Amino acid sequence: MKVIEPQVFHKIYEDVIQGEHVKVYQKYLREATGIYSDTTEVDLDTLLYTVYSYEAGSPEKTGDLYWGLTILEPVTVNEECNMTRGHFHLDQNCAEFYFGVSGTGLLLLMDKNGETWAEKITKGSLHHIDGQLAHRLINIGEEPLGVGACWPTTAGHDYGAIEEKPFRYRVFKRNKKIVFEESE
Ligand SMILES: O=P(O)(O)OC[C@H]1O[C@](O)(CO)[C@@H](O)[C@@H]1O
Repeated sequence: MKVIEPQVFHKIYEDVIQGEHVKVYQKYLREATGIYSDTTEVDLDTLLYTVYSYEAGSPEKTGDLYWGLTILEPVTVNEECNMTRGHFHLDQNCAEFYFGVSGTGLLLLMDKNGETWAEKITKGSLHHIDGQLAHRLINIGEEPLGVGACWPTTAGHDYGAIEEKPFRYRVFKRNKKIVFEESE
C-alpha cells in the first residue's frame, strides 16, 4: 500500500496553515474604510487581518469543505476595534464552524431582521454559525486574534446585504474598556 506523507499542516496553537493549495490574503485599511464609523486621519496602510485558507475542495461540489485561519491585528481605527468585513453566506443552508486559536475576540452575529449579538472567543472556544446568520470577527484584546474556520466550499460570501443593513452594534476600546454602541 502506498502511504503519502502529509502535504498540509496546521499546528493549530503553534503556526499558520502551510502547504499545498493554501491561499493567503491580507486586508489593509484602505480596502475596508467603509466598515468603520470614522476613518479621518488614519494610516490607510494599516494591516487589519490575514486570511489563510486551505482550498483543496471544489466550489462547485456540494458537501466539500474549506479550512481557514484568520489573524486580526490588535489595532483600532479611531478607537473602533479591528474587525473582518463580515458577511452572510450566499447559500444560507451552509453553516460554518469557528474556533479560537489565540487572543480574545467577539464573534458578532446578526439574523435577517437585524437582531445582533455576540459570542466571546478565547483560545479553544468553539462556535457553530447557523447558515442564516451574518458573522464578523472583532479583536477586543491586546494580542493578535487567531480564529480557525471550516465551511462548505459552496457557501459563498454575500457582502451586499451587510452593506445595506449593517450589524446593529459597533465595538470600541476607550480607555482600555470595551464599549458597545448601538447604531441608529
Ligand atoms: O470575508 P470577510 O467577511 O472579511 O471575513 C473573512 C472570513 O471569511 C472566512 O474566510 C470564511 O467565512 C473566514 O475564515 C474569515 O474570517
